[in-house]
Amino acid sequence: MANPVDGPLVLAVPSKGRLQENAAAFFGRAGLTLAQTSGARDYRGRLKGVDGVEVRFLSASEIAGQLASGAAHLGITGEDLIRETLPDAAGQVELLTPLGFGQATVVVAVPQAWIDVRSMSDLDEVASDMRVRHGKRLRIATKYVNLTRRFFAEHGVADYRIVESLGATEGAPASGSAEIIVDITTTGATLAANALKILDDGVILRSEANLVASLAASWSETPRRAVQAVLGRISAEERARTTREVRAGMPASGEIDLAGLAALHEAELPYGAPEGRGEIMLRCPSDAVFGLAEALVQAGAQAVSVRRIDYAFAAENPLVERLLGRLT
Ligand SMILES: Nc1ncnc2c1ncn2[C@@H]1O[C@H](COP(=O)(O)OP(=O)(O)OP(=O)(O)O)[C@@H](O)[C@H]1O
Ligand SMILES: O=P(O)(O)OC[C@H]1O[C@H](OP(=O)(O)OP(=O)(O)O)[C@H](O)[C@@H]1O
Ligand SMILES: [Mg+2]
Repeated sequence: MANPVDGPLVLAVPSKGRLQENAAAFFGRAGLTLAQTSGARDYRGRLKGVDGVEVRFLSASEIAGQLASGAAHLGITGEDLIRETLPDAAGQVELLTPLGFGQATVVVAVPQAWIDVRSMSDLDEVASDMRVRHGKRLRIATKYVNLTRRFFAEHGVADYRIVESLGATEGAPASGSAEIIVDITTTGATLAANALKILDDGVILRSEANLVASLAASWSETPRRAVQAVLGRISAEERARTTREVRAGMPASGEIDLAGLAALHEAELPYGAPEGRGEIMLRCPSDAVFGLAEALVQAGAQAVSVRRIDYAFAAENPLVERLLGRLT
């Protein structure tokens, strides 16, 4: 294949709404400062300190589309929008890592007044009944057309039709434009306010914002180099946030199986495994700190100190390896 024309890594970032602030903060923590290149309406930018990156500020739903088409290499958007927009998400993108924000659950919700309808099979009976008795199909208001079709097919419910709804979906049953809905919920407040309830087996997807890479994009030399810098900083921040460094002064004499002790406490020896005498440095998950410190004292440590770190860079980067592995 002819050598693809090289160009920048295109990074798509939410331009507005609830994901925008969290996404900017996420990159900021990783030392990746988003800078808009010109007027606020320009919706383009760059990453300070990382060459070869073009930032595009888009809506969360447009980001899913650009990752599917390959117009963007990397992006942040909700898993709900990825799975709704991409018929074969697994073959079109790599969900690199969930980001801990933008949580929302895609659910099937019916009127609370439907007291006997608690499950998808109950709903199937209502749907069949409506068709047989009234010659009408159950109407579902939703913006998640594909997610709805897949979920209802999995549950063998066919007697329905979809009424596309791009906002205020929860109001559809009360306004008579649909009987039930499929929509996202976070606190449940909007469902309750509209006298709707979630079916017991009506959770379609528990979604949160994800860092997503496109498999359809042209991963030529510059994007490959830039993505390693970007993912390197993201991993360094994540590793530092979730671990603590443990320093211990071991006695000059005595034998200690440091590697064995580290393994027992999910710890690693990032700066090498000295023979176990004098100062040693381990890194462990933040919730393993006390067990490790007590084990080191048991093994003869005179003093043990624990500290947080800002960034923990490493030669290997599982995110990069996973992505590059998908691209070959
Ligand atoms: N309570 C919520 N309501 C809506 N979106 C939520 C909620 N909680 C988290 N999200 C996430 O945010 C995404 C939508 O965010 P937002 O509405 O800011 O984007 P958007 O640009 O408006 O996208 P769209 O135009 O499709 O609504 C959702 O798809 C979901 O991933
Ligand atoms: O479970 P809750 O906490 O009540 O949140 C869920 C509601 O919030 C969102 O609406 P929003 O007002 O954000 O409009 P949008 O659909 O355009 O995002 C979403 O579409 C739901 O209607
Ligand atoms: Mg929205």
